[in-house]
Formats: sequence, C-alpha cells, structure tokens
Amino acid sequence: PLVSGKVLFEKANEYNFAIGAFNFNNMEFLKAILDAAEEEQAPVFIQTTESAIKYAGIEYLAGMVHAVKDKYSIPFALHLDHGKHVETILLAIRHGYTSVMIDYSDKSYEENLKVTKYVVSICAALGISVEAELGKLVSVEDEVVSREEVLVDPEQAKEFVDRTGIDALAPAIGTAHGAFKFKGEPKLDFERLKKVKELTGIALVLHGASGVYEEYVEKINKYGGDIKGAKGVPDEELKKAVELGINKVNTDTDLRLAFISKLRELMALEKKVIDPRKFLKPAMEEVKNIVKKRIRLYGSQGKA
Ligand SMILES: O=C(COP(=O)(O)O)N(O)CCCOP(=O)(O)O
Ligand SMILES: [Zn+2]
Repeated sequence: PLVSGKVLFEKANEYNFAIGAFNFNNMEFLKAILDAAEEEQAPVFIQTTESAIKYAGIEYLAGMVHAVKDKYSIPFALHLDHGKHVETILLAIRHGYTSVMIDYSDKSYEENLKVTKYVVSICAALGISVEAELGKLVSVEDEVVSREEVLVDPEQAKEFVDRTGIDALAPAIGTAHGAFKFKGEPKLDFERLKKVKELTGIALVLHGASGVYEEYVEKINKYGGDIKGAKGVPDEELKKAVELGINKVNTDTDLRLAFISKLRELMALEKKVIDPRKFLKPAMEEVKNIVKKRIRLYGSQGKA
C-alpha cells in the first residue's frame, strides 16, 4: 500500500539498510519498479522530479499511482524528488504525495534553512516526510574544486537538522547525477558521511548513486548510441555508503540505461516491427531486472 515516507525512513534508519528511490516519468517505468519491488518484497520510494511533472502532468503520474496502490502488498511512498519551488510541494501534497524533497541547496544556507522549516511545518502536520539537501551534487575526484566549498559540512548539517526537523538529509559527499559521474577513480567522502551520521542520527539520502554498469553502456554504444566514458558508483562503494548510514538511494540513470539499451537493440534488429509494445515490453523487463538487482544491493529485499 501507499504509506508516508516517515515509516520507511524510520525503519531503514533503525535497521541500518537502504531503500531504493526510483524515478519514473511514465507507466512503463512505474509498473516495472512496483512489480520488481513486489517480487523482492521490498519497500520502495517511487519518485518524480519537477521535470517529470512537466513531461507527463501530475494528474497522470499521481493518478496512475493512486489507481494501483492497493494492488501491491509492499509499503511504498510517492516522493517529490528535487522540489525546487514551494508551489510544487503544495501541488504534490494536493495530489496525494506522501513524501517531498525541498531542494534549496543552491540557495544560501539561511534561505535553505528558512524555506525548509516552512515546508516541514506544513508536512509534519500532514504526516508527510521531508527530505532536504546540503552541499552541491558535483563529483570531486580531482582537487580542482575545493571539497570544503561543495561538500556537506557535518557541523552545519547537525545545526540544520536540529533547526528544521526534517526526516531525511541528502549530504553531498562527492556524487553527481547522470552517467558521467567521474573522470578518474570515484571517491566518495566516507569520513564526511560518517561524521554527518554521528552528529545528526537521522535517515540519510544518497543522490547520484547509479552504478552505470558497463554491460548497458557497451550495448548502447554497440547499437547506435555514444556514451563512451560513462562511469558510476561501484557496487562496493555503494555498499560501504549504506553501512555508514545511507538509508535512501536515488536511482534514475541505471533504469534509463537498462531501458534504452534494450530499446536501441530492438530498434536496430527488429526492422519489421511497428508495434511499440514489442519494444517497450522487453525494455520494461530490463528496468525490472535492474531494479531487483539494486534492491538486493541496498539490502532491502524481504524488508517490506
Ligand atoms: O539522484 C538522482 C539520480 O541519480 P543518478 O543519475 O545517479 O541515477 N535523482 O534525484 C534523479 C534526478 C532526475 O532528475 P531529472 O528528472 O530532472 O532528470
Ligand atoms: Zn538527485
């Protein structure tokens, strides 16, 4: 059933595992994610960004979720990912979202603090969980950008959590969105993550966490794509981040790579096919497979 993000954050934080937070923009991804989670008996966050809402319309995205929510035995939250405007947060609440992220990380600390407090005051009354972000989502494998400037400051994180009352924090520790996270070797700032967890004690979220698996990158390049040099967070690094206190892992790029690799392959090989379902169904299966793999990596299978 559809539940508040609060129960998911609390359980993952208490039992030291992570819950997958999978982005969707359409029916195919939504169905693949929920079917995968049901088969793994794992709780999940399903989440949409503001650009997803622009693409499909919130009525379609939220409407599909509410239409199917009682078909699944697993608890899942509908989460607004990277809410950059309070108006979007209010719209999401009106459409039955059960968790929101207010992302003011590119504003001043004081501005982030003020708006986050306001969003918490509304959502707390409604039993809706609130996630916020501190630091910038930029990979810092080279010392070009000073780590202090872009990564989260653990002392500041403690103050921010105490003064806002958020349910979950996304601390920037050196990851970035998309398929090209690192030029050199990936380097997550585990020391910083450990300090944030010790000082705040709350549920933590890792953004830009996709693995960007070689098998999908190669297949996309083989069948007409060109994403050479794509690199993500290695499984071992991800597991270490979960051990150190990450409880929600945002995963979008891995689903895109799985879907697009299958789609490009079929578009290249099945020259007589014009029924989209013949391509979209196998592509959905690929998304389902990668979601199951990531759920197991996060340690949330069987934790419904
Ligand atoms: O952290 C992540 C995804 O990280 P990933 O790229 O490593 O999967 N997210 O919050 C997903 C962000 C998706 O944004 P948009 O819909 O505007 O393209
Ligand atoms: Zn993100």
